[in-house]
Amino acid sequence: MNKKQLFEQIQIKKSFLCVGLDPVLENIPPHLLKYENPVLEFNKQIIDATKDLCVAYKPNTAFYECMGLKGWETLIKTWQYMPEDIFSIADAKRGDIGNTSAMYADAFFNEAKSDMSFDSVTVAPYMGKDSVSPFLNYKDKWVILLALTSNAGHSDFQLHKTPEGKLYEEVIRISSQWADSEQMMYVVGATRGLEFQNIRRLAPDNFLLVPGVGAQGGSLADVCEFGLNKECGLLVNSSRGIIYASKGEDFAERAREEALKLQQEMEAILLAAKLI
Ligand SMILES: O=C(O)c1cc(=O)[nH]c(=O)n1[C@@H]1O[C@H](COP(=O)(O)O)[C@@H](O)[C@H]1O
Repeated sequence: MNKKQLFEQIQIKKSFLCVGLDPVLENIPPHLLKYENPVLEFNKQIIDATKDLCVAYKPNTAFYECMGLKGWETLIKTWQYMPEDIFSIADAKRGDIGNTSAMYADAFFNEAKSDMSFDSVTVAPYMGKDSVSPFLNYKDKWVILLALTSNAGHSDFQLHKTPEGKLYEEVIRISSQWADSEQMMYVVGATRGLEFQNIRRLAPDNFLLVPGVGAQGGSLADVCEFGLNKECGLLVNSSRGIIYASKGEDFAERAREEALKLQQEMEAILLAAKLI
């Protein structure tokens, strides 16, 4: 999916919500345990309940990799179940020397080899341009580069002062020479509200993937105050806040209710900004 199509979906659905599919077997409602693959059934019911309210799904691959062979199969089948008009994010946080990154890119983008073709993959910038470039060789596929993360440890490196500014600012400045806003997004945590003004100065046109609302306590209003741009420019993710709204038989309905609350807030924000 390209940038124009992504913005069109945002306008059609009046939403820039990304639902995070981070299932943990211990948290799956007990009534699903009778299925051959309870995690896949859980994901399918969450997708069915939320697909008209969100524009993206983001499975974090850790939640699948930890289940071995079965987990990888579940990830593939979850990707296959996602509607075509929804932006898919493999949250894998990859990046390595060039020839290895090329294999990672195949793993998430090359359906002929790996049975998956996500729209995008999250990538760590630490190893530099040749570790990121292999992901950019695929047309209409996106790199979502870690810039300013939502966790407490973000300050260990990302805020370090360099002669040119903070390290995360350098990440954005330098990497924006590797690809334009048609292929490069940045991860910025919802818990970093005050920094959004600064980030928009460095990356006015890029979409930002913003995790951290819901369970991590980030505020949608704070993110949007400076984060919105003329094509919305935001994909705001919530995982646990939606998928674990209930652990009972009503989990899908309750997930829908939580997604709807965020969608309605987003609709009001898009209207106020005259983007719909
Ligand atoms: O890249 C990410 O998605 C990510 C970056 C970041 O800075 N913070 C962050 O929470 N995430 C991911 O976003 C999701 C957040 O999940 P919840 O806190 O349950 O909504 C998890 O899959 C995290 O791994």
